[in-house]
Amino acid sequence: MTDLDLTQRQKYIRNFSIVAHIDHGKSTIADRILEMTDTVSERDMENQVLDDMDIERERGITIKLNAVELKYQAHDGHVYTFHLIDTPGHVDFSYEVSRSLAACEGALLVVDAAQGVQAQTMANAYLAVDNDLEIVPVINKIDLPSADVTNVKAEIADMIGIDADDAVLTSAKKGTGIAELLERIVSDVPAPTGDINKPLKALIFDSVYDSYRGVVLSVRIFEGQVKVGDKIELMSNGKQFEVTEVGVMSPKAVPRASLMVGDVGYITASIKNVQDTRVGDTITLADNPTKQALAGYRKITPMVYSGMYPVDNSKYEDLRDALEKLQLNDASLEYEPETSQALGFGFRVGFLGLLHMDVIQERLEREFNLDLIMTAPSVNYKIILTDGTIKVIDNPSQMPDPSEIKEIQEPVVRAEIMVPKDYVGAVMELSERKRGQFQTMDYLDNYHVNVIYKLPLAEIIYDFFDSLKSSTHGFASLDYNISGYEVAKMVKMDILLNKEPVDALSFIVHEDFAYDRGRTIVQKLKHIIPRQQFEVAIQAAIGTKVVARSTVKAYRKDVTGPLYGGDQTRKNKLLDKQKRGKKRMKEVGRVTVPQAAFMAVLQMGDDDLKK
Ligand SMILES: Nc1nc2c(ncn2[C@@H]2O[C@H](COP(=O)(O)OP(=O)(O)OP(=O)(O)O)[C@@H](O)[C@H]2O)c(=O)[nH]1
Repeated sequence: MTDLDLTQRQKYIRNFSIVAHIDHGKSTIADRILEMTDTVSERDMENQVLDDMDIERERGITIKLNAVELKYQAHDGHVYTFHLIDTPGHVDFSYEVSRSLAACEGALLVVDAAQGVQAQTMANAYLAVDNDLEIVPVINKIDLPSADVTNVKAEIADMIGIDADDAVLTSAKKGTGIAELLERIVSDVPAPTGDINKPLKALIFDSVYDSYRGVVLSVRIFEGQVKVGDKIELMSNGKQFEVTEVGVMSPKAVPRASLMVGDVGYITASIKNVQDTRVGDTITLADNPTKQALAGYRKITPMVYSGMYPVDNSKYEDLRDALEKLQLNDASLEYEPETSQALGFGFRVGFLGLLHMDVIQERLEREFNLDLIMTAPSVNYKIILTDGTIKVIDNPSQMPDPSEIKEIQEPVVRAEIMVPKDYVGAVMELSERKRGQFQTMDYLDNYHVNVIYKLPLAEIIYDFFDSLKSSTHGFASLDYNISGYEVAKMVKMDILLNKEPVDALSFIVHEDFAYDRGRTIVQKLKHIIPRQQFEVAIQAAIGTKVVARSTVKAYRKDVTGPLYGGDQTRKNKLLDKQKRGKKRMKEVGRVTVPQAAFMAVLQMGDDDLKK
């Protein structure tokens, strides 16, 4: 192709993402776009092609990124190539959202016509602005009786600061407005720029492991081109690989001779380890490298850690294999072996957040058929020792002796909580109670306020979100980012069963909450731990000081006891249920402890604390 042809080629490419608050209809809009561009025939159309994992589909959330190439014949007579890049819709994955936006020139900002602008609408809009994207506002679900388009337009203008007079109005459910949306993508999203004659510069915005081809990289080419046989280099770690295949997803993989500037597609290069291919990294050619990597790369680190143990100790190797397999597809998953006196051999696993943790746990249980005991999640703490060394711990059992500790620092987040103004008081009351420090408050319009607090991450992972929802009748939405570490008076709380500390039950808590949490957990455990042949004493202690105690009386409960008559089938059902429940019990010393006990510390809502 001549240079002129190439410029022409770029002129007809449109790279864009769809961003939205959770449930505002991003996936449904993506589906309609795919249908209208005949990328998938309706017959083949499984609901929501872009979310291709079962668990995602069940939970209706998008976890893995994906990109598809679509052809669209516009009203101007030209055929355009669209690359639709999917983004995850949850705060746990905000770095990945940002990297996939960096692969685009435009973003469709979808807002629910009934719910209006929410915290993640704003957070996503800001990410799009940070990446210099052209934003096309889309108001979806206009078919709902409670839709209020005029009001939502005003919210978009007032709260986000983009003109929404000509927002595209859609009902993705009914297919209304999608034709107009496609035209607006052509007219409003800029064509990619960049020079094909420059050395290769490509952004990795996703990577997945495929057992046949190795790691498949999703890339956006910003300069130059890449073809089979090229030797590529990953700029963050200098690793080199030979390209075995390039192509586009449409929506299945379609190999191409090369990928050129402006393209969004995939590269395989017999890469065995997804850890080498971090999202956000830049790819160049080994023998003709670009001088400067693309901006914005950072290694993502887990925020939340939990111990994972097989209920059946003989399944330890199976758990290791399963984690290894999952990690192939998920570079943000980290794990290392750990042992617990109570639970035996297991792993300390790092996650991006609680949702990520839930998803991994579910996949391990469902796809790998493992029964797991998980310990309560913990954040990591920086411990400054009296000799000046710094120790980072992600497990209460690593806490040094208090006499060696100079100070403890905990991760804090900048939380943006968006609420109708009537609920500002409730939000502040809750945030203060959770050790929050008020930062500022912005009126977004006459009705909505953005309240900004600095809050300890540890409090957020407990029950902050649930408490926020209940104290604002579901009207608040939350977005947060780690902002650093701050000194905090944390102590380690040990839980003892019959005088023996159970390492997997210990947790780190702020001094001010220690007594209340100690008392609450002891009460919870009393109800969770089943009666045994002998009495079980439960104690919560800080160091040698016992702060709460309780006892589970001896006596084994006969679950069939309360049943009248001789209905054997019903009896059997109950016994079966009890058997299944038992699978998740663990013998700790002589005491049988169910899984729920290890998570009890997480479920200490405010109501419990008031008791
Ligand atoms: N009434 C109505 N419902 C819609 C419309 N578009 C989507 N929905 C419904 O809204 C819910 C959420 O839609 P999704 O497309 O899964 O939303 P999403 O933004 O992709 O959600 P996440 O994947 O969780 O981020 C689903 O139950 C859809 O069927 C619409 O135009 N009208």
